[in-house]
Amino acid sequence: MRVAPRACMMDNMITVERLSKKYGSKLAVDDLSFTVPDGVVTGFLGPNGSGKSTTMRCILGLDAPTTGRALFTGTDVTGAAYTSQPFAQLPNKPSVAGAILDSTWHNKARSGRNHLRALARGAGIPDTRVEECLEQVGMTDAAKDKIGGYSLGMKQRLGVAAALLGDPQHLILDEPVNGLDPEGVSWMRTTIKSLAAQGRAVLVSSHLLSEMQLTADRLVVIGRGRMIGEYTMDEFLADGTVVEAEVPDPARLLAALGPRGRGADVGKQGVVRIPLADGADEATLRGEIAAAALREGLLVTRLETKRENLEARFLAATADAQEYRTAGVDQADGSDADSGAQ
Ligand SMILES: Nc1ncnc2c1ncn2[C@@H]1O[C@H](COP(=O)(O)OP(=O)(O)OP(=O)(O)O)[C@@H](O)[C@H]1O
Repeated sequence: MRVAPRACMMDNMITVERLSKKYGSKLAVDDLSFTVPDGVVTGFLGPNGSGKSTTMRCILGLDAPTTGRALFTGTDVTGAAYTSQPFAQLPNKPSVAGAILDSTWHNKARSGRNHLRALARGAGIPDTRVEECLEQVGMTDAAKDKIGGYSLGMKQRLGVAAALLGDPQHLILDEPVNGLDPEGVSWMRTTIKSLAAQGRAVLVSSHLLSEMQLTADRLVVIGRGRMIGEYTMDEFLADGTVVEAEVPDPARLLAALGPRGRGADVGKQGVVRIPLADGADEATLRGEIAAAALREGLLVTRLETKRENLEARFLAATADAQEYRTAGVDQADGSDADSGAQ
C-alpha cells in the first residue's frame, strides 16, 4: 500500500516542545521537551503518575496540551513529506503514527480479524493488510476467535497488529509488555527493536526496567511531570559504573592514574574503585588502569566492572520525584558485576 520506499524514510522524528497539560489544578505534564528519532527505541520512564500516558495522548492529539506542542516529521503513505506538523493536522494519519495506549477498549464480542477489519475500513486500509498484520504478530490462527476469549498476551499482540495497520512511521507504545509472559515479553522486545530498525521512530513506556534495559537505545526520564533527562542508555548507566582494581599497593596505583583516577577511592581490602564518569568508555578506562599498573610494576589480581542496572539508576534518578512511596521497603541493590581477570 505504501508508495514511498522504506529506504527513503530515514528522517522520521517526533519533537515534543515545551509541552504542559493541566487537569483542573493538577499539572500532569510540566514543560516537557524531548525528541523521538527514527531507527532506535526511545524508552519513556517515570514513576507512577509522572505524566507518561498524558504526554503520549497529547502527542497523538487525543488530549489537547495546555501549552506547548508535539510535532511529526516524515513521509506519509502517498509519498508526501511533512515537516514539524501536529498529528491532528496531518492527512493519512494511520501511515503517520500507530499506538498502543489502552488494551481494554476492544469489543469483546468481535473476532480479532473483524476488529482489525473494522479499524482498517475506517481508515481506508484493505483487508489484505489486516491479514499481513495478523501474520506479523502470529495471530492468524486465533483471528477467527472472539476477543473476549483472548488472553492478555493475545490482546497485546492484537494491539500491535492494530498499531501496524497503516504501516506507520512513528509508534507510541504505552506499557506494551504489561501482563505478558516471558515468551510474550521476548516477542514484544524483538518486534519493537525490529520496527525501529526499519527506520520508524518508536517511543515506548514500561515499568519493567530489566526489559527496558534490553529494548531501549535512548531514554527520556520524567518525574512529577517534569523532565529529569534525555540520555543514551549507555550514558544513563555509565553514571553508576565503577571499575574495581585489586593491587598490592592501591595508593601507588591511584597516584599513577593521575587525573584519570579523579573521584576514585580505596575500598575494603585495598581495592581501588575508579568511577566511569564524563562519558568515558569502559574498555578505555580498564586499559588505562592496566597500563598504569604495568608502569608501576603492580600485579593486578582482579579487574572488575561493577555496573548498576537500570532499576538502580532509575530509582536514584527519580528519588526526589516519586509521588507514591512504599513505607519500609528497601530499594533494589541493583549492581551487576562483569569481571575480567587481567
Ligand atoms: N483525565 C484526567 N483527569 C484528571 N487527572 C488526570 C487525568 N489523566 C491523568 N491525570 C492525572 O495526571 C497525572 C499523570 O497521569 P498519567 O496517567 O499521565 O501518569 P503515568 O506516568 O502514565 O502513570 P502510570 O505509570 O501510573 O501509568 C496523574 O496525577 C493523574 O492522576
